[in-house]
Amino acid sequence: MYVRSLALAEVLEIVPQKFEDERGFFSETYNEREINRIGLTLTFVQDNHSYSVHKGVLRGLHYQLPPKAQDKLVRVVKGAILDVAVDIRRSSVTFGQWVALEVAADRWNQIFIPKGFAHGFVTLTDHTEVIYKVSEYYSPEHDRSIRFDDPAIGIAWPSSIGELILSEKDRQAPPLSMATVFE
Ligand SMILES: Cc1cn([C@H]2C[C@H](O)[C@@H](COP(=O)(O)OP(=O)(O)O[C@H]3O[C@H](C)C(=O)[C@H](O)[C@H]3O)O2)c(=O)[nH]c1=O
Repeated sequence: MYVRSLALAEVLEIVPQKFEDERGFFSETYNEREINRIGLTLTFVQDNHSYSVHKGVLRGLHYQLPPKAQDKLVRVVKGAILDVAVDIRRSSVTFGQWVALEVAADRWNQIFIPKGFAHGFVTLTDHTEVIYKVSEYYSPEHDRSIRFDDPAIGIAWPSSIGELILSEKDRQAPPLSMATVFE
């Protein structure tokens, strides 16, 4: 398993080993012992699967507040996304900063996003399927959003995407300055 920190060091790219032969491939896409070996102590309790019909579907920026804050381990089994994490820990020296990673089926890579970060992605292909583990159950009462295009964050979403497809919830999300964040 290959692991590297991204520009915000708590956010990791993880690439599991893939064993290919004439039949196809086998890969351990999650192994708790391997995750513990890189210093992460996590208990994932829920798997999520989101399917987006078209390129340009943007989901985010989302997070859950404590005590239901979620660590996320995200991978793509069909197509590709540009995945984004934003540091929303007020006490952090990188508060309000963002990092992005292309996560794609043909890269077999994953992104780990710890509690304290808002998460979002935009699909780069039609019929994109995203699978991700979360370390806390879904809690609508603790679910929060931040505007994907908040100029105070300044995420460089790819301009080549064309028209974006968002949920009404995401269209109405507040800017970071109005959001309840982590201390
Ligand atoms: C997240 C979630 C949603 N739902 C229900 C609630 C809604 O009726 C429906 C769609 O939810 P939503 O529009 O919030 O789905 P996304 O926009 O894909 O939200 C996700 O997108 C970003 C990228 C994330 O990181 C989060 O995991 C999550 O917020 O599924 C559940 O039943 N359980 C869940 O864990």
